[in-house]
Amino acid sequence: MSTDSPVLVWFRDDHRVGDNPALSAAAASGSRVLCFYVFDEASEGVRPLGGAARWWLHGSLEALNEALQRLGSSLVLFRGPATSVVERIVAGTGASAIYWNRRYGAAEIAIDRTLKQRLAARGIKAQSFNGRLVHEPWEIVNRAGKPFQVFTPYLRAAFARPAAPPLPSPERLAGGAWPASLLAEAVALPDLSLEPAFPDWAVGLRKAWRRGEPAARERLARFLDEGLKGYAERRDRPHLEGTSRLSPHLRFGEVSPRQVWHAVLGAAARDPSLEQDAKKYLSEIAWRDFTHQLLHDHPHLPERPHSSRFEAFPWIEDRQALRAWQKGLTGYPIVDAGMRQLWQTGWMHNRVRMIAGSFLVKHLLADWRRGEAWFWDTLVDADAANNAFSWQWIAGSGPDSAPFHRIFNPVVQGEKFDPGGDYIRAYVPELAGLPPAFIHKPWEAPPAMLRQAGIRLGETYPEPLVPHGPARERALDAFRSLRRLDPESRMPSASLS
Ligand SMILES: Cc1cc2nc3c(=O)[nH]c(=O)nc-3n(C[C@H](O)[C@H](O)[C@H](O)COP(=O)(O)OP(=O)(O)OC[C@H]3O[C@@H](n4cnc5c(N)ncnc54)[C@H](O)[C@@H]3O)c2cc1C
Repeated sequence: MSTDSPVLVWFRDDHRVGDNPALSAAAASGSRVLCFYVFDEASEGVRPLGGAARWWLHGSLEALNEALQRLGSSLVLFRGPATSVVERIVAGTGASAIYWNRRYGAAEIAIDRTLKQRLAARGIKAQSFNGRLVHEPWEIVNRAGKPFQVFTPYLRAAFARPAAPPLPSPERLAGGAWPASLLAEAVALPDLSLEPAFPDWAVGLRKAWRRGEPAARERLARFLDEGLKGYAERRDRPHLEGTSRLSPHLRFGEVSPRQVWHAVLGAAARDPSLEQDAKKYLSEIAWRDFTHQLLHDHPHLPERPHSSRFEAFPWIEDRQALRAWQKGLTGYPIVDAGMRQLWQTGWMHNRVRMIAGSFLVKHLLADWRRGEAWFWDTLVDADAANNAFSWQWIAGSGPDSAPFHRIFNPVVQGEKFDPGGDYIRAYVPELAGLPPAFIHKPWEAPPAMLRQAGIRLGETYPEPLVPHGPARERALDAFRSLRRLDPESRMPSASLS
């Protein structure tokens, strides 16, 4: 092997130059560093990205290329099944080593394992790192050395374990030319068609977000300055910017969870009054690690109920009701506001994700996989671990889930978390004229008030798709039917709500 062989960095969901262990290792090798990305919709088991995530990916790759160019390298894009594409790149460049950061889905692990074996057989070093989590799935275990299935003890163990400090960005990369034969195979970013053209449904997404590492850094800095104080209380208020909105940046690795972790710890060290808010925020980052651990240990999580008795759940297939939910036309203002926020911006507030998700699964008795698939397609932060875990949590079928009988009343939830109705006014403007006392239940408003607000129920805004009380009873009956099939399952007392 020639001594001036380059080393390769394969970027995958780690679109940053700061705290990127694979990139840092390549830079430290002293060799020329060639960086690439493979858009892979062809490998077996790899789930194609949804529309909103594809849109994000475009901007994310563009920003990564700019950052690498500033350091003296660049990002070359390829398309196809990763194993064969990467093997061709290694052979074509004559690289002596390849570095990447690890992924935790079964299909991705299988690709990486195959590649490592094949490259090792040819004497090429393939080295992987943790660039995606604070702690990897096998690092947080109970006293018996087994992974936790429940979050509370997991969190205790995670807080007790130091988080590695983030790495600085390399100051310079010795770039180099790619062989012409490989450049002929490379694709230009627009050729991946990640952004919509006709119709251009991304107008609202473009208004709401800036993609890429510099934007992620700015958002984190702003959150530390303006959002961390009061986070524990404000995080449940959907009309406030009370959360960090870092989720798509974390999803695409434009900021690392270790950078976030240490930045938050630092802020709390400088200002001890932030301690409780920082602890709450870090516990959310730990949730993300926990869901990745669960996906790693239970790879079927996005496809099958974790609790097998839910395989027999009598879900109802009602396409019209599903469509009404997707479009934000259920007649329940808090659900509709959330679904419209999602459609317009590619993001929905966590509290409202829980309310809208519960409504789909329990009020409409739709299979949680319908909701998971819609979120996968429409969220800019769509993430295999967080999304699947959260939907199974709502359905009651996942590990450490909410019990099925906990059925949110969408009116009570709306009144509790959006008492002034500001969130509804922002996303369901046809109800804007209603006062707080009725904005979450327009069907109870006196006719004169509705008239004055310009609302004709059933015309300008829908009547509730299903009434809450009977829908709740129907959901509990469906759950009881599972119990009859499986007498082992415990049904909680009917007085719970
Ligand atoms: C039905 C449903 C589907 C969801 N799908 C996704 C998804 O596809 N991708 C995704 O990133 N999150 C998902 N979540 C979790 C959560 O809603 C989002 O992470 C959060 O709203 C992102 O906003 P933020 O960055 O402002 O959060 P913050 O409150 O600022 O939290 C900081 C970070 O912690 C992590 N986090 C926060 N809450 C959770 C949680 N409950 N579970 C796991 N990690 C969490 C996220 O990475 C988030 O960016 C889902 C939740 C529900 C109820």
